[in-house]
Amino acid sequence: MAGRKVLIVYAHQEPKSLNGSLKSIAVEELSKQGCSITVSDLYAMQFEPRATRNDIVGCLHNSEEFNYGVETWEAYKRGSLSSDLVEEQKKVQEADLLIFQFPLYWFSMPAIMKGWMDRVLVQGFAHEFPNCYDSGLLKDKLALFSFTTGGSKEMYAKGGISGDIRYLLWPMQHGIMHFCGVKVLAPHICFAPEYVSEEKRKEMLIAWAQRLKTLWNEEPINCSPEWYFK
Ligand SMILES: Cc1cc2nc3c(=O)[nH]c(=O)nc-3n(C[C@H](O)[C@H](O)[C@H](O)COP(=O)(O)OP(=O)(O)OC[C@H]3O[C@@H](n4cnc5c(N)ncnc54)[C@H](O)[C@@H]3O)c2cc1C
Ligand SMILES: [Zn+2]
Repeated sequence: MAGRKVLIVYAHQEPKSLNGSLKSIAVEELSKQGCSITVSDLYAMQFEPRATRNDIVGCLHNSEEFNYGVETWEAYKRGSLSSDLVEEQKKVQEADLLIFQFPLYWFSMPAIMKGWMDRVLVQGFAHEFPNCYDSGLLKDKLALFSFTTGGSKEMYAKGGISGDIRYLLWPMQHGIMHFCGVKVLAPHICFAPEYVSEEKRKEMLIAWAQRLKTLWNEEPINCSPEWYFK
């Protein structure tokens, strides 16, 4: 929808990958709609995934015993988080929709993207007890997990060897996004792009472009245990 702001957090090393193509399609399609798009290309940015003392500029709140959660919370309040974090938080703050684009790594997101979650979604900025889940601090935003797999759709079916793909989404969609108050749109999953024909891959890309055309009409999922485990 024209005027909406979208942040794409993208984790793939290779622009020619299917993830690269999916990211480009999102940029193209959403731009056509008049949205403004920002891409955080994590590998290209050499995004630091480690949660360390370097994330706090200057003095620590307690220099006797380091506590990352407390120190980043305090640093957020006094405006002394490191500049790369402040930059990402600004992008999140401005966005109406966050799209996470990545290949599935060990039933989860690649470490560089997990590091983005660990470092950017600081207490005080994204959540602050009791402001979590439906009252999380990012509650006016939407998120969409768009990812590719090595395993096939059959493997990720409920009775399949890998189990229902929704089980893997519980930590990412519920544990991270919902915790921060973000409403979650249905995930977009391209199964096993390496093992299907060129034609099938083209179809996957067309399906993504098609979905994006009516994305703003979509209702968020009911992000509760039933959606994942029933
Ligand atoms: C450390 C690690 C852990 C992993 N863990 C898991 C796991 O737990 N579960 C699991 O299921 N998988 C796992 N995988 C596999 C991984 O998820 C897949 O390899 C990945 O999702 C494939 O996506 P890609 O974008 O890298 O594919 P690519 O190999 O980049 O893309 C597939 C093909 O699409 C082609 N392509 C790109 N753009 C287009 C286009 N526009 N039109 C047509 N074709 C195009 C590419 O050229 C390529 O030939 C893991 C992989 C690694 C490295
Ligand atoms: Zn939830």
